[in-house]
Amino acid sequence: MATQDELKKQAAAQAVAMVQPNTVLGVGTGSTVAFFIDLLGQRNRQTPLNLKALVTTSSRSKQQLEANGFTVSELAEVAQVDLCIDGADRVDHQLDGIKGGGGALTLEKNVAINAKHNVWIVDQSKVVDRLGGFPLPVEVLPVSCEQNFRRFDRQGLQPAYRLKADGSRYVTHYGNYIIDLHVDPLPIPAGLAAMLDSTVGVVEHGLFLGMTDEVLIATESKIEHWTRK
Ligand SMILES: O=C[C@H](O)[C@H](O)[C@H](O)COP(=O)(O)O
Repeated sequence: MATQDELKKQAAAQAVAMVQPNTVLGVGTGSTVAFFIDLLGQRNRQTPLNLKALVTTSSRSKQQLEANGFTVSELAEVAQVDLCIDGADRVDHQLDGIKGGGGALTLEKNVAINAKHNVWIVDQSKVVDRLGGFPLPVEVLPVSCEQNFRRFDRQGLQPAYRLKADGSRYVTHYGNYIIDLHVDPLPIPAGLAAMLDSTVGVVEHGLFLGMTDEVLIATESKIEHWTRK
């Protein structure tokens, strides 16, 4: 039986084959994407990819891309991203998902929204019938975090601050906190997303609805290839 890491690597390898020369590539964050970056580096060393530009969604991915010999641009420096490859924490059959387990949701959503084509790479454990089974991350400004925490609590969304190993609050790339909502399954994701989108002090949340075009799912027997209808 393949391990979860072997499945992640298989999905990543398939995505590497989708990268075309002379394009702008977006690269996400996470353990699945980490396999993608190393495999992309290998391919580039064998036959240079000649990418027009490459942008990414976290300092972790940036470091790994640079260690693989790539030059990383800022999103602001590119007009549009042709293809963005990212992981996901959960994905349902409508190709909606939860992201941000690694805390990179805000930049991930920014890159995804500016990409012509978004592809998620996941192993089979991420697929769900109803979105849930994973805490939903909400990035909040420190100035309004307590009020929002209490509001989420009143709404029954079971909030918890994301903490670091030392017990202090996790701080995002942008200096904000993450409140993880532990409600499962999520009550009407579109309604929840609309509520979060209109909440003052919420910077971004991990509900990615209608944003990805394809999902490559590594299962024991094959790579399933789901596309948005
Ligand atoms: O913030 C992190 C990202 O949304 C990741 O793409 C997501 O958490 C999946 O990560 P992994 O591939 O490690 O499961």
